[in-house]
Amino acid sequence: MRDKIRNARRLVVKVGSALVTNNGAGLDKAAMGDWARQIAALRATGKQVVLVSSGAIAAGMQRLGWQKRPHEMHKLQAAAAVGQMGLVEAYEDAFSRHNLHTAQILLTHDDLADRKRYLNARSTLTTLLELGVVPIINENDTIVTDEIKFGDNDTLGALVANLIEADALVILTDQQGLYTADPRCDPTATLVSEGRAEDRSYEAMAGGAGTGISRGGMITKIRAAQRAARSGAHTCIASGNEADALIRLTQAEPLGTLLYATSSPLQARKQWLADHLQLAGDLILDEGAIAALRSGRSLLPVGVVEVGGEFERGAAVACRSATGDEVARGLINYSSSECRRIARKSSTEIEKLLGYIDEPELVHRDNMVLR
Ligand SMILES: Nc1ncnc2c1ncn2[C@@H]1O[C@H](COP(=O)(O)OP(=O)(O)O)[C@@H](O)[C@H]1O
Ligand SMILES: N[C@@H](CCC(=O)OP(=O)(O)O)C(=O)O
Repeated sequence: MRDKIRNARRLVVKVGSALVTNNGAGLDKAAMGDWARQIAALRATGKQVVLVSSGAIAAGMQRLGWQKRPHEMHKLQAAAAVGQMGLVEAYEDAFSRHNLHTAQILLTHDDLADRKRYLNARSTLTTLLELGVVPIINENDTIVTDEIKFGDNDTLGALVANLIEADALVILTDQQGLYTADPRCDPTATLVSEGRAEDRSYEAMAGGAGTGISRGGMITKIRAAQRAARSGAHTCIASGNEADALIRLTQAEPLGTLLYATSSPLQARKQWLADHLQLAGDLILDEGAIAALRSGRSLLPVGVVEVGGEFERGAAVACRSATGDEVARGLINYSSSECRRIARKSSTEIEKLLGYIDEPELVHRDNMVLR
């Protein structure tokens, strides 16, 4: 089972507030430097890693000399703004020692709920990964309000795993993994080694946050594993204090708790596409394009003869034959007006016609299901 983590090519690593700030005592730069070293080692073996790091509010509180986490939203937001500076500065310094560039990405729930912004966030993140950069993500605490915030970074980590179709989500925390009960309250609790992410019985074992600094606790980690599994990502919950935890996990060592997904990322995605799409438009294809799709290729603009409906980038569209039969459906990379301008044209002309190019395909095969 642990091969699942060894074989993961793209990983999201989440580190929680308690770890990053040494239980609120200020940024633990030694620990941050150690994760950076391990992530650099992973990169050197060809793995792509996105880091989701908490700690802005805790670091800001420390910089401002506050002992207790305030309740007022504006104070929390102010602390996050102060602390995020220190957080990314420390990571930049740590990764630069391994000749790695970092990029700060602050996300809100809105960014991932809106299809267009979701796709844009996805292409930026995958571009950064291809450039060898380590993206460092946190919630945009400074601008979110109560109703729209993720609230804990476990959920954010899972959403990022869904967003970039990661193979694994590694949640580093201050416990060895999931125990049969909160080990702070029940000393007889034992570590769960592995199980199906979808197994609902784990929810009953998990309690709330361990410290005043953290938000989520174990329950948000279990729900994050369920959510990550929906896009086929396996989740590992392990201790960030364990020496070389990241390296050892990717060598298939049975550290912490593995909550594995039961379908592959592509199967999961295609299932979602098949079940959940509300079609926003139609593309009429020529015979050549229909044959290309049926042999498993992406749809290029050259094979589209007509565009029906009004839609935005990221919308779901049906690909049809001239007689109206649905051949496939998928998520489109250009809006309807852009599609009309590039239909029947070669992909090499997209940039000239639109003034920019997002992708050479209209619908990528990974975002398409045949009917
Ligand atoms: N069944 C459980 N197994 C392990 N830890 C649990 C469990 N239930 C609750 N917890 C608590 O969850 C805490 C980890 O979550 P949290 O405090 O939110 O940390 P983080 O900042 O890493 O997200 C642990 O310190 C522990 O007290
Ligand atoms: N975005 C917040 C993190 C929220 C939080 O505490 O999350 P977690 O450590 O996962 O319980 C921050 O940077 O302070």
